[in-house]
Amino acid sequence: MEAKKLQPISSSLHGTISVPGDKSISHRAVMFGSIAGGVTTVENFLPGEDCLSTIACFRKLGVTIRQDGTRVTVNGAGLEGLQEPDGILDVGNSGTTIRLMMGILAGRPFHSVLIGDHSIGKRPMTRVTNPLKSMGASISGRKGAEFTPLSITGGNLEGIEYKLPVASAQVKSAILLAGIQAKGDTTVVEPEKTRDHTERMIRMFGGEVRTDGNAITVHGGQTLTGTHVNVPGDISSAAFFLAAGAIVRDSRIELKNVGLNPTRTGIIDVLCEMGADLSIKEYEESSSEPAGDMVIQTSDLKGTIIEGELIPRLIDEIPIIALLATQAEGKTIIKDAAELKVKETNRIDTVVNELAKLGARIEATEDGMVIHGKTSLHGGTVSSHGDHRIGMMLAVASLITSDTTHLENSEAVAVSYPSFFDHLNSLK
Ligand SMILES: O=C(O)C1=C[C@@H](OP(=O)(O)O)[C@@H](O)[C@H](O)C1
Ligand SMILES: C=C(OP(=O)(O)O)C(=O)O
Repeated sequence: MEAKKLQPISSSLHGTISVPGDKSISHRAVMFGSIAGGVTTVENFLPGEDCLSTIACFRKLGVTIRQDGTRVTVNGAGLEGLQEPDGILDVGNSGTTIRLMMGILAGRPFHSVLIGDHSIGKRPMTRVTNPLKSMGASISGRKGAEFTPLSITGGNLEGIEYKLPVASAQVKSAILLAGIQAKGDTTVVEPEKTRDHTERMIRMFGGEVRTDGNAITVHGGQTLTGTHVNVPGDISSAAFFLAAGAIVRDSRIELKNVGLNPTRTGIIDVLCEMGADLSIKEYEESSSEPAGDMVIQTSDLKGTIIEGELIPRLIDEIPIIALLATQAEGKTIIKDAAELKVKETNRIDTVVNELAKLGARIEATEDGMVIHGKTSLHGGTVSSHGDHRIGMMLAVASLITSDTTHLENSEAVAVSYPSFFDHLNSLK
């Protein structure tokens, strides 16, 4: 595909956006709906490529799922009703799909094979396959089940107590999904708190989960019941417009119905720390996931340090935070973020290399990056490298470059935000 030609903005950004449904919650709504008994209805589902991969995989496991844009109806099969697929389960570009599905399949007494795209083929899987094997699942794959294709036969699991070596909601969720099918209790201990959508969803579907500090426990043999899930907007998608509003001069952008789960709001903390003009009105809590409206207006920004427990609360927002930092006075340091190396791309390298092509003063470190601001960016030819979040970050960058930017592989944005360019153009 030809590179997308992006012109710098001549004025300011104004308008209102309802960002699409949260990707993490949309995946889980389909998965929990599939393994629950009865019907689950999902409203404001994200029809992005990743979540469509989840639907396709569960259909192959024998679940009847109707999807009509943002409305999804799942006729739950119950855990016992899932069937051995007669073809390969293809997760596309989605790490969440493959890792959480492994947890579900670990408890099912049949054989499945999972593959994904080129990027998935490079992402580490022993972080999931090792604990699932120790619970009793039989799993093999390339390089000792580190890489796809993965093959799994599950059943007869024993509960475990497992200390996560990395702060990963996907690994935690996979173990909890296996745990609800195992004999006895399963406890996962996190080094730092990660997004808790799985825990909230177990409760929403009538299951039980106990949390004690960073330890999360489920008991085996649980049955779940279908429910209605109203998916809030994705704060990770909103982040691109929060950044655009903050750095494009004289702008004001309103964002409606954005998810405000505290395990996801690190971006808000960072924007406030950097001096952004951001106001938030949280809705009176009506569902299990908090949400609200936001208004961002342009302001002067200053550099900051991002590290420690903050990292899992904004892990997917680091590419756009790096762009914000190029427009902030002084130095921004991002550390403790080595996990970025194993996302859709090595996000330390892709962020640093692509932003440097536009004139940013940015250096990679072992576990993050250092950005020196404030820098005027120029145009150039850049690439998403097939990574949706890099593509959207570069599109936002192109608004403030001095001349034209050509963005290669711009179509990658459809993984999490198919209407991204329409929404961006509606603000100009
Ligand atoms: O559980 C989830 O829905 C996700 C967890 C995070 O990954 P890790 O668990 O690998 O940190 C995040 O980067 C990903 O976009 C979605
Ligand atoms: C890392 C991401 O997703 P996943 O791990 O599901 O591919 C992301 O959306 O930025």
